[in-house]
Amino acid sequence: MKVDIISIFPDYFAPLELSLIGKARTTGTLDLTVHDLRTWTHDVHRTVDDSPYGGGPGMVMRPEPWGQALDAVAAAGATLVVPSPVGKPFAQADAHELAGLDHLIFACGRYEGIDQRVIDDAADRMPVREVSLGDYVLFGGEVAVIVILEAVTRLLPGVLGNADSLTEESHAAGLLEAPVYTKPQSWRGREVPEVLRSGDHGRIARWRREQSLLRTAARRPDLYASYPPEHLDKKDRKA
Ligand SMILES: COC(=O)c1ccnc(N)c1
Repeated sequence: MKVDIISIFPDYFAPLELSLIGKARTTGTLDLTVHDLRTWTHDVHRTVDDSPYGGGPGMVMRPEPWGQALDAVAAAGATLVVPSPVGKPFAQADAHELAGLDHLIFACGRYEGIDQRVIDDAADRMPVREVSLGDYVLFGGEVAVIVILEAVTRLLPGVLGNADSLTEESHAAGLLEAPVYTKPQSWRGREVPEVLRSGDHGRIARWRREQSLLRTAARRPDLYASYPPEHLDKKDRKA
């Protein structure tokens, strides 16, 4: 997968040299390039923002640098992803969709946002996805890009050592995963549930599923309500 990130703070992405994303870049699974938006400014102050038409607080990112940056970076088959508070809520299903694409371009907005014409102009040439991580506002899109890139990259073939991790984890099947335990068996007077030490894999699987359903019903009734009823055993159904 080819990924281009355009930002006025390219150094924000130093963490993407680390851990499994760093390894994915080394192995060539992820071809990541970070671009400084100011590359496409031509004034002595390398200006990227200006005051908003219609008045109001703060500054808006100018269209010209963005237009030239996207002209330079976009290729056929690219999808533009713009993290934004006004975007569509990002969920695991979106991570899977993005993981299936060949080329992602991330535009990191700052200030009060990017001039709307940049989005509209790009949408004439490529798919554009404005994506929100939740109902809150950040200083800029950079940290959201790191979050989205983690969620996407870990789904790419070969990135996670054990692909089985992807099937049992939270949200993989629309539920929260069961609690996990490791050694020691007893810790500060707290024991690992006996079932997990039983060696009875069928019983362990049933226990984990029950815990997953209980946890989902308690913490995410929205997910539980939309969980396909045919996947629930009779005893799992709410009264
Ligand atoms: C500037 O970007 C944001 O503030 C942002 C991006 C993605 N999700 C959000 N909830 C906010």
